[in-house]
Amino acid sequence: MIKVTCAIIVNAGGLVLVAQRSETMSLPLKWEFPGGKIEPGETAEACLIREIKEELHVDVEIVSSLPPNTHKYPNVTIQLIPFVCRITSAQVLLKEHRDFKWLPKDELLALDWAEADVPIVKHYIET
Ligand SMILES: Nc1nc2c([nH]c(=O)n2[C@H]2C[C@H](O)[C@@H](COP(=O)(O)OP(=O)(O)OP(=O)(O)O)O2)c(=O)[nH]1
Repeated sequence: MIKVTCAIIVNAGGLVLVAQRSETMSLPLKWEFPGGKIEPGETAEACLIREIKEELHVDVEIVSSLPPNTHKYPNVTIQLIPFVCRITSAQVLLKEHRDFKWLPKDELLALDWAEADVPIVKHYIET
């Protein structure tokens, strides 16, 4: 099983950053919370900070964690570990993703999510 962290980044206005995977990534064009695979010897928190810097060129501060979701894709099983974060630098610069949006909570579920994210989105909306 592959452990993957992801960030539910919330701005000062309460909007949530969502990112669309590119055509060349696995799960092409699906929406997700940015993040990535935990490297050997790395904590989930350190992985998250590193991945967000690599993918979006921004710094985040972890606010809280949500329950992980384990999901079986046909070729791989992942454990997706979500953290709610605050953004501490201004400008998002996409390094890997095709697109991103800041959305209010009540518009999140309408996106075409990576399957592993759906329970996490639902849980976040309820909190
Ligand atoms: N970062 C991230 N990955 C997710 C989410 N939901 C979800 O199913 N995934 C999957 C996609 C990938 O299989 C894996 C994360 O790997 P990654 O973000 O490092 O992506 P990657 O392009 O390196 O993955 P891969 O093509 O090498 O399989 O978890 C999510 O919300 N955020």
